[in-house]
Amino acid sequence: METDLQLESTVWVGSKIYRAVLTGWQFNWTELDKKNRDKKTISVPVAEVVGVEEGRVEILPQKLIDDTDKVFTVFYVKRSSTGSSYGLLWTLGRTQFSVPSRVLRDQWTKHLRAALKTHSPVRPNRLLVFINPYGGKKKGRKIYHSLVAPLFELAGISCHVIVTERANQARDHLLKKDLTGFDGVVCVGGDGMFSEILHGLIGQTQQEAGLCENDLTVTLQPCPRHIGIIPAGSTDCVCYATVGVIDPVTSALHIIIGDSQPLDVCSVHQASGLVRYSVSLLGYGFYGDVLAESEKHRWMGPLRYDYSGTMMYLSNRSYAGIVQYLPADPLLSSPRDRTRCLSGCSVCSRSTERLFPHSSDAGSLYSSHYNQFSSDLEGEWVTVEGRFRCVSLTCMSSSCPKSPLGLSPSAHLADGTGDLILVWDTHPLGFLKFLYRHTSTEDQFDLPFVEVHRVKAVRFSLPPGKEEEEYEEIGGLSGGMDEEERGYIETVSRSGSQQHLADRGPGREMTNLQKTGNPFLCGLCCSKAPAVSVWNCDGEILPSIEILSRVHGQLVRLYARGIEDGAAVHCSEDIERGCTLQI
Ligand SMILES: Nc1ncnc2c1ncn2[C@@H]1O[C@H](COP(=O)(O)OP(=O)(O)OP(=O)(O)O)[C@@H](O)[C@H]1O
Ligand SMILES: CCCCCCCCCCCCC/C=C/[C@@H](O)[C@H](CO)NC(C)=O
Ligand SMILES: [Ca+2]
Repeated sequence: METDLQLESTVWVGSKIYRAVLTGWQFNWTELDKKNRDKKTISVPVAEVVGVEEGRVEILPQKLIDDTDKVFTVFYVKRSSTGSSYGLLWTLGRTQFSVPSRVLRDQWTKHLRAALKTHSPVRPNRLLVFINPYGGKKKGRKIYHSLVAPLFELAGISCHVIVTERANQARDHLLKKDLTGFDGVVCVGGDGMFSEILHGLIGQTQQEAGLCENDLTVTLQPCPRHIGIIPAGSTDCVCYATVGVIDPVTSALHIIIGDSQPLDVCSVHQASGLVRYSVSLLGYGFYGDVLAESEKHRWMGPLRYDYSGTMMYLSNRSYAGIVQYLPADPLLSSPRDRTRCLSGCSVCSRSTERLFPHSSDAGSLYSSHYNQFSSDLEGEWVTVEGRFRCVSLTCMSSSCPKSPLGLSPSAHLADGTGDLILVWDTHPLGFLKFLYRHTSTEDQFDLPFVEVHRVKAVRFSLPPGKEEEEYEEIGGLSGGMDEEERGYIETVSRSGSQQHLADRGPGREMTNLQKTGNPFLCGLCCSKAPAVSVWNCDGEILPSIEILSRVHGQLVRLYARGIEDGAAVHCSEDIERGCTLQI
């Protein structure tokens, strides 16, 4: 039977007989018993078909084609559980169908390809790919060429690949080069590499729109190009929090089928203008100290965070500060409501309507949202002052393998708000309890010294008499910054300096860091704790301590769909149970 986008026929998979049906948006095949009765059905949404090829075709580990003229091969997304409660692994499913004639084979391939064009979301045709060869365990190139490139080729996506030779090359490329013709930008690397792409694309979009990123009050223009993340870094927090697993094949499949996940972004400003953007963690105190310490141990690879975390915990620091925040509407959601932002999240969908009221389709919102002065910074600011173990702001849950539910388990990816977590100074065991709860399902906010607030903006300043210029700047620590930026942020010390005695050996040249007398040189052996910490902004150290940050709702879009609820979606193991399945 054949209509425009519909087709039905008998097919064979191996020696078993099936009835295959294409109904436009769904492709399924049902095993038949000897009496032609239905046994079990396998069903694949057309939107999740990756490619259709004539003959018996294999893609991984390498492409093999046996052009049998009565066979066609369908590749599609297949899900399996990871064993953890959230996130599903996607693999490439492949089924070879035999039919009685070449004519029928050609009908199937033609109809499936036509259905793909009609019933699939917008898939990328051309991608710009940046590979950081030094990220994480330095496997970025291998991951891309062996696992990802064959899938892109199967899906007919053409790629321009750039293996970076220096930090910030990807960001600079995006800011300077014409991106016409590219549907999206893919980064193969970690959170630092993602951050480069984020800065490049946001900056490029504002340049084109004629908007000033330094102006805190401007409503920034959402980026029209999607970002794809192939995880190959140390933490891969953005990938984990938006896909639910760290797996290059899963991420490549989300890119291929053109999934779209909007993401909130915080802009961070100092008096003179924009400092950086953040999506996962803007953290002062413990997380700033851990990052600063870890930069000294880059040679340890991803383990440097564990080592530095232990060192900074043992050094038992707290910092004075004034935190001001602008609460988000408490009627919309709460960071303590024990919900999770999952794929198809209703809080985020309602936020799209609120954030872009003139657009029925978030994909075509770009012109309506242009160059408007924002009301986001209006409202009643709340002020708190005291000593904190850490002050953290995150636009999303920031879940990662170390903390599977994240810094703020009920935060939303795209609701236009961030969660501000204040951990007041407390005894070491209390703080350990707080940290430990990040690794379990116990509520880390249910502690007397912890507060969490859903916010639209946050300001941080030092108490009077401890103004920022009295303290050292941390220029030498900023791993990802180039010479120009370093020159900009290094300032001359006006206060007395503290130096790590052990690092002053004869014949050892003093580093930039040592010359500045940075307090982080002194981890444990010096008795006086530093008076100020630094800000960890998605893995980069900020040059300023006094900052103002605001959340820009849904400023970028990723090739992702949020975390799929493992309990709600059938996995491929269920096939054996003989029921109708969506794979
Ligand atoms: N070719 C290169 N040489 C040196 N640094 C690079 C290069 N390409 C990118 N970078 C920088 O490397 C930094 C870390 O990269 P990436 O995020 O991929 O790996 P990572 O191991 O997860 O690091 P981190 O955990 O610090 O983010 C990024 O900030 C990026 O700017
Ligand atoms: C006693 C056990 C202590 C375990 C403490 C676990 C706490 C883990 C919380 C991790 C949150 C990570 C948030 C993401 C930050 C990224 O932006 C950044 C860049 O990759 N990563 C880091 C480590 O700064
Ligand atoms: Ca958010």
